[in-house]
Amino acid sequence: MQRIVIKIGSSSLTSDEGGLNRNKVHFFANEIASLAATGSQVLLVTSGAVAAGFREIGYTTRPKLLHEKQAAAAVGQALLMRSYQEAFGSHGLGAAQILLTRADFSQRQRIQNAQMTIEELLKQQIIPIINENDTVSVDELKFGDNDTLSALVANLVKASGLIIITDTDGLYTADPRSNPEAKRIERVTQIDDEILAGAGGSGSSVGTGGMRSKVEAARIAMRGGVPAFVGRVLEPDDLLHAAQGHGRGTYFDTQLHSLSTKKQWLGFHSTPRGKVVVDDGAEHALLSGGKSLLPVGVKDVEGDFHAGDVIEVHNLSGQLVGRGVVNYSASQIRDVAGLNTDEVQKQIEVPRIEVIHRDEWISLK
Ligand SMILES: Nc1ncnc2c1ncn2[C@@H]1O[C@H](COP(=O)(O)OP(=O)(O)O)[C@@H](O)[C@H]1O
Ligand SMILES: N[C@@H](CCC(=O)OP(=O)(O)O)C(=O)O
Repeated sequence: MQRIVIKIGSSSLTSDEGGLNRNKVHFFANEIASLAATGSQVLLVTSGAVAAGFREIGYTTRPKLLHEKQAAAAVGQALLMRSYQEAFGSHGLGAAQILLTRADFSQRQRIQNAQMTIEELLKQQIIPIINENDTVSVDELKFGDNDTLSALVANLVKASGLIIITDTDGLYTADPRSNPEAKRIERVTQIDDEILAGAGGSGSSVGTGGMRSKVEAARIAMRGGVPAFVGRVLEPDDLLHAAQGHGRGTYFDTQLHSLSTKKQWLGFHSTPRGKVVVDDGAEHALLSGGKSLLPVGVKDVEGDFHAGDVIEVHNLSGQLVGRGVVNYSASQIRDVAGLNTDEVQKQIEVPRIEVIHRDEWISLK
């Protein structure tokens, strides 16, 4: 059975002047009901609370200050849910509200509870409708846009696909609103610097992340073994077509398998306490050889971390290679960086010779 996470952005549900477009909510509910009727389990990540609520409060444009956005979201989230429940109800489908924060993902018990709730809702054929819990999110820790949230949810529930619905028919080589020469990209197998450089900010005054955050989200999903689609759902059956592989947008393929909860935590929710820089050989061993990181490949150490902390690994060009749980303190690595295993063992005593063991490692390049 397919399990699909669908993300709908503010610009698809509301207008620049704010307020929820109920016709659009009904349209998406129809599309999702058709997809559910094919036997797919569907989870919905929806934005639109701030955009739906700000006019009700009396703000003339989308607020910029955090507490104003939070107030607008508190009003708008209720309107959003009422509209979805009514729309899904007309298809005989239940809908449930789940509000999450970034901090929830980093605490194992909280996210396990969310996961169990979602599983039970799906078992009962109720559509989980997920948004960021804007009331309690602090600025530095906000997902901000829901693209990232949708990718993290897709990884969490080990979805078979992530569909990010937006107001353009996919990723272009540059922002199509400002660059008429921009070409649409049908399929992406690897997100490189060129693709990221062309993906710009939001084109509307209600959307937040723009194409850049969608590409970043696709990267998180791909890393978690979930293929993604970014594109338009405007006409009836567009969503079905997107799920079937011939939608109006860009597909992001992945060959990777789904990630264990431990590796998801390590890669996307842990807080790195420092970093080491490694040479080309060590980078290759970590990325392609499925090997552990040994002291001999370490060129530099930054920060003051302890054994058991999570650290980042960078290459000689300064790019992030991945993250892992370190078996040495920062000062121990400084003492043995560049030494081979025999020399290390003569110099210090550590329970494990690997700086980072492959079981405690995730590649992020
Ligand atoms: N390379 C690109 N390809 C396509 N769209 C792009 C690109 N760069 C920037 N954009 C802009 O990103 C917008 C979609 O993001 P956003 O406004 O945040 O929508 P949403 O509310 O659906 O999240 C598009 O309307 C487009 O103007
Ligand atoms: N949690 C916020 C999401 C913010 C937002 O606008 O996101 P998006 O439209 O996905 O770029 C809301 O519901 O308004």
